[in-house]
Amino acid sequence: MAVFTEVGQDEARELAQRLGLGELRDLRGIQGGIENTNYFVTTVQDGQQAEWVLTLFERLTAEQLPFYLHLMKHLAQRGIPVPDPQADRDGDILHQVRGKPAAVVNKLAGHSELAPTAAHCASVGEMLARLHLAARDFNRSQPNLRGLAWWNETVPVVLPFAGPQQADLLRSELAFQNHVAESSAYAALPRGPIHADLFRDNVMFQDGALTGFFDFYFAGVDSWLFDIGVCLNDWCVDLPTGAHDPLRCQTFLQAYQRVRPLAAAERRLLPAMLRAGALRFWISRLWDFHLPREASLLKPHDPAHFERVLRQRIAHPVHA
Ligand SMILES: Nc1ncnc2c1ncn2[C@@H]1O[C@H](COP(=O)(O)OP(=O)(O)OP(=O)(O)O)[C@@H](O)[C@H]1O
Ligand SMILES: N[C@@H](CCO)C(=O)O
Repeated sequence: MAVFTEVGQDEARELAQRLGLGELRDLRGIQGGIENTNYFVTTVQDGQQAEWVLTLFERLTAEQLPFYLHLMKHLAQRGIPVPDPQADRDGDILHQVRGKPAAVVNKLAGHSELAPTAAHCASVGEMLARLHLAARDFNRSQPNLRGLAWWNETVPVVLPFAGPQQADLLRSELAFQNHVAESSAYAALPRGPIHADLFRDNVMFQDGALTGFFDFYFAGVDSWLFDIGVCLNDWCVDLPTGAHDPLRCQTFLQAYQRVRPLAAAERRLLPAMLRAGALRFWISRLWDFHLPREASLLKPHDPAHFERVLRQRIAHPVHA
């Protein structure tokens, strides 16, 4: 389970008071997730119960975190449904718990939709476009830390664990992505803060309506098209085979484009960015699988899934 660091009732009570959230009623470790320690926290203030999520950041540093937390605050202030980091009396939204950087955000209502229909994909597409536009005037910048530079650094680390066919594909796809990144079409892609990990398990729905995007801890400045590619590869595929689902994909793209039509360079590079999205998660899953963190009891995600998605994207390019 994803509680790497135990938090006691007393520490949670003190934090809730410091943030003006009221009296602690309940503290429960959350099983899901593979990156951070997460707890659901219930507080009561003036007879009103409220639900929060306490996150202790296990890998991210106090230097990297302000970008994510302030981005969430920026989006929340612009009406994008995302968790809003809670400030203490000094206005700080990055806290410390058990010696780790920590944040408290409001708990989103609903549940993840793990078998999405075209209607769910349309809601995500529309909200993603609204998020991209709302983040345009965000005044902080941090690169996508799981972008091309990280792929170049990490492929050599995972290659010794790959079979010969996997190693060939990792090398050739990395070369292809480095080549794409030097093209004029790539330079023309509109960019800004992106979520970069907007999978089915990072979106909440209630009664069919989207209630929020969360888990912004892989966000960074990168092309909007890469964000679209990451989403399409998860929301609009047949999971067992990794095959593209045309109906869900077209519905997603139409909904996105009702808010922000794609530029010519984006149409041109959609097939390449779908491949980029698949490569990124294949590498990170190989890395998590073969180089797991000590004492973690969690089950890593299956790397072979994104190898299949990548092979599908190469064999059957998807056009907008
Ligand atoms: N703001 C929130 N509102 C409601 N539920 C949340 C919220 N944040 C986290 N959760 C719950 O906690 C679980 C784990 O959170 P999350 O996915 O952020 O884990 P993680 O380890 O940080 O990241 P990853 O998804 O990268 O493994 C989610 O699946 C969700 O059920
Ligand atoms: N979405 C990632 C997990 C890290 O957030 C994956 O499925 O590999």
